[in-house]
Amino acid sequence: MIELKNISKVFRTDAVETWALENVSLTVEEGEFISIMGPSGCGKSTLLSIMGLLDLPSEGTININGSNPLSLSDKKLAKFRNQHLGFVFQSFHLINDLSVRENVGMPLLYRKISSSEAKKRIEEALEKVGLSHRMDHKPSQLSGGQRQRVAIARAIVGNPSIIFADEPTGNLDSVMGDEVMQMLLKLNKEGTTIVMVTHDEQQAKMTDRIIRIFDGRQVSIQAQNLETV
Ligand SMILES: Nc1ncnc2c1ncn2[C@@H]1O[C@H](COP(=O)(O)OP(=O)(O)OP(=O)(O)O)[C@@H](O)[C@H]1O
Repeated sequence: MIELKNISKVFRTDAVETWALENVSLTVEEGEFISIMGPSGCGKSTLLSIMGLLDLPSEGTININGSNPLSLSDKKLAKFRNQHLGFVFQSFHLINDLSVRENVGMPLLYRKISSSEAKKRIEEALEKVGLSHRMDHKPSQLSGGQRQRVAIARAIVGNPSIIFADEPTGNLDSVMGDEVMQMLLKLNKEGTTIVMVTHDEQQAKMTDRIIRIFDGRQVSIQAQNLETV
């Protein structure tokens, strides 16, 4: 479960102060799939980065899976993120010089597991995204949809309870985008909590709830199936 209370984020430079988020509070239950929507520059990526502990809020508190990660040292925070959270980005963020197998294994480098266990987990993750036959390819030898599936395998290899996806289909055509969306829905069905930023209303409608942001403020939480609320 993720609980954000009164989160604000201000970016300050010498000349300007930008309030990217103002007093946002929200709870994501275990097993939920939520989408975050809103116009360009409204604070979606900032909110996702703060929820995913990639950036710190200026004000407010965060509770994830019963812990207060903001109280941890940088080293412990990195470990917490590595063990609990997975990330998928619009531009894949794969390392071009490494093979698919090596890219997927990156999050395991920080775990104390044997190389045979790591190999098994990498192969299982790639099997889940249907890319077992591309393990020794380089990212440049894959299509955009396949690259994003590698990024999903990397996100799930450490068995995180929550996946944060920032416009995961933003760089893909509609067919590949649908494939990636189906994959995320499948992972969610298997129990992973997912928080996704998207500009795509159709995709957002497939998720449990839509959080709408405007100008750094949360303007609504829309449940998709009112009968279950
Ligand atoms: N590192 C930064 N320094 C200064 N301002 C920033 C920084 N990151 C974001 N901002 C500002 O914070 C606001 C929110 O940015 P954010 O990237 O979260 O928006 P977004 O909703 O994800 O936009 P988009 O849909 O275009 O990706 C914007 O006004 C942006 O210019």
